[in-house]
Amino acid sequence: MIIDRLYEEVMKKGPICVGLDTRIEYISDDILNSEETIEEKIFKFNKRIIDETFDLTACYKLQIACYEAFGIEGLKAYSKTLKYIKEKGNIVIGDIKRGDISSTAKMYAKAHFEGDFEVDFITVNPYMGYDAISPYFEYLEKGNKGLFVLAKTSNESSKDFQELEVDDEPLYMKVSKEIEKWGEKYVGRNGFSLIGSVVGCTNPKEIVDISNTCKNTFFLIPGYGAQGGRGKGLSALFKNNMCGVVNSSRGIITSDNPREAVLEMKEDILKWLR
Ligand SMILES: O=c1ccn([C@@H]2O[C@H](COP(=O)(O)O)[C@@H](O)[C@H]2O)c(=O)[nH]1
Repeated sequence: MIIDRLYEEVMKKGPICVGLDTRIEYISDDILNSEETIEEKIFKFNKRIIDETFDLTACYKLQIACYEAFGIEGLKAYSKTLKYIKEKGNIVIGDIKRGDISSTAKMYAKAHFEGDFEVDFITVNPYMGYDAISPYFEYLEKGNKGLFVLAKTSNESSKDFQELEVDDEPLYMKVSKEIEKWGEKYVGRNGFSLIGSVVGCTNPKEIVDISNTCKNTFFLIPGYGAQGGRGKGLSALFKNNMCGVVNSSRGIITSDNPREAVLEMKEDILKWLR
């Protein structure tokens, strides 16, 4: 199952996900001032980062908004980058955060689990409930696709709704338990399900609470670096099992030396576990 591959990549290389949230202002002058198309410029920027980091990272995550912002050319660069990551043998997450009625969800599933934008995992938003998430499940049956469902996000305002008490527990815990239940059918050989959850690195206490309750859930953990999350906050989570992968986008791709930035991030996370 793809979740086993992801877990095994984490065990082998460390729990690092490089976020390719490419923006025009990050692209160096030598690429930017060339005669090439925007598609080529974005792709070249991404390729440089992938070439420098593919042996150190468990997976890549592409934030689709960064590519949609460039229109058709941006989406071509998105597609080309996905293919290149696959050629290098790495796992890729499409951070698309979709959530809509079932007939539309079926189309989102087709768009991102097949064809030009095919990825290994996508992120989805559970706000519309079970029938907005279940259309993705047919793609999980073969074991080679997975979902990360938003549970407790990294942003400051995540408390506005996600921390509301519902039936004597915070909403994020209720949602996390549902995610665990949805995933029961899809647990792989390492004990983790193809349906994981997104919990921000900026919520170190909450992520431990969720993980203590949801033993089969694997976590996508954004919020490291630019948003203030650090390795120390993850020590309690990772001390028993490497049950997640930590994303940093700006912290790595805006660095003069992305490879060094990945190595520093890995050291900052792993040093608390020794
Ligand atoms: O709770 C969430 C869910 C998703 N994200 C996404 O992760 C990256 C973070 O980028 P940084 O530059 O490392 O801050 C970005 O794509 C977000 O859309 C998140 O930050 N928090």
